[in-house]
Amino acid sequence: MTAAIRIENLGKRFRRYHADRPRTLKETLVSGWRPRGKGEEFWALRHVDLAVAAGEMVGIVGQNGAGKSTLLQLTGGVGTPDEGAVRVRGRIGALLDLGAGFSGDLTGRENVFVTGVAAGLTIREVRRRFERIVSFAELEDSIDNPVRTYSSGMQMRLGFSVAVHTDPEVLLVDEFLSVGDLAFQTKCLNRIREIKASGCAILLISHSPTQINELCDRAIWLKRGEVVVAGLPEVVTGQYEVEMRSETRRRTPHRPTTLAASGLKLEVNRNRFGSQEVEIVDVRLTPGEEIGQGEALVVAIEFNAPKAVRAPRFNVGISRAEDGFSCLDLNTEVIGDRAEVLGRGWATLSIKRLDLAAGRYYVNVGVFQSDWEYAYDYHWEVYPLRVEGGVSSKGVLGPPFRWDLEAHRALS
Ligand SMILES: Nc1ncnc2c1ncn2[C@@H]1O[C@H](COP(=O)(O)OP(=O)(O)OP(=O)(O)O)[C@@H](O)[C@H]1O
Repeated sequence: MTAAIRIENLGKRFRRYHADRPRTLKETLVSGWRPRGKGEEFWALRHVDLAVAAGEMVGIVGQNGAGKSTLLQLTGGVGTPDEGAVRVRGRIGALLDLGAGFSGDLTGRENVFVTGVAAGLTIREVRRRFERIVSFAELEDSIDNPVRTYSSGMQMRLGFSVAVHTDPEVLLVDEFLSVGDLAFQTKCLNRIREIKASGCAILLISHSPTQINELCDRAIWLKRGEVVVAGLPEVVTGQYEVEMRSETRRRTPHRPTTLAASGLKLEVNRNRFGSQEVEIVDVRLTPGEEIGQGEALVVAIEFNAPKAVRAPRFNVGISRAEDGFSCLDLNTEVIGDRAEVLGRGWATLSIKRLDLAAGRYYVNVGVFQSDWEYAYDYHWEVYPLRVEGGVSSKGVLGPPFRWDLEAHRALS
């Protein structure tokens, strides 16, 4: 295999500073205030080996601080390794800090030229692609305004568009799903697929296992700077999720069994998991626990956050009661949920029509830290749902349907 990216025994060290502050009055009297020391060195990345071929996409998962961005930066030539080496063949497109390189006083048009040329295109090449770049970013109306008048979303869209129109042979992508709304994200996804199909080698950091499984050929899991699992995306993300669940379990405070407002029993570490920094206090299904096939369903989650929590992510899943099969999985990531919550509130999911096969299900609800690292509160198989009507089916779906049968000769 001729690798477009070859990473060998890569290591990067940083210095970590501690707040050397005594915690108690006694400690203060005994030790006095110590000055901030030189800090201790640690390996943010170590012993990383990875080769990515042209046309291949490799996903990177790992908790905050695991070294994912450091790996992408070193691959993009930002910073120097303390151990090992990175070799990259071809032009690099980086979707790291989108829009960060723009100059606020220049117009969008001027910035497109500056960043296009910086990415290795000639002026003529930028000119030829200009229309495509602007229309992809959906900024036709504001391209001649100074970039400082753009919202951060507009800057990110322009940054993404320039990067994906420079014919990169190697693309480094950090959590691009924070760009724009759902329609724009779908467009980004499709563009990334096209670039891959044209032979570009891609490294993708994502907190979404689904995205990694759908897009990538392989994945690696970074933990404290080292690769702990590498292989098929489903295997890597599966193991990562198991660990995330056990992290949630570890953080779940011991509490006596409580009753949800609807009267259902909630037992910690059996059907309820999470740190409870945001607590789900009630879940209401409308029209109710029983609905007809193809009817609308509204899931209203009442929550309480005693202290302010930034950008929690709400999730609603529907699983089949007999085998736990996941039939639906939706979360607020798609609405760019960046708000802070404090006190009581509601998160409401309205499903226009639920075309599930008739049968018994559970509605599973959760609220998670914004990077999915652990649950604040997750209620699993607590809220039953029965879908009535329709013909019985072994499948999951129960859409409206009609059969037409044509034959030359009907059986008599
Ligand atoms: N310039 C720096 N100086 C000191 N420490 C750093 C520097 N850059 C990163 N680190 C530290 O290196 C470790 C790895 O950071 P990195 O940003 O690569 O992690 P990450 O997996 O991308 O995390 P996240 O998901 O939060 O972006 C962290 O402990 C981080 O604090």
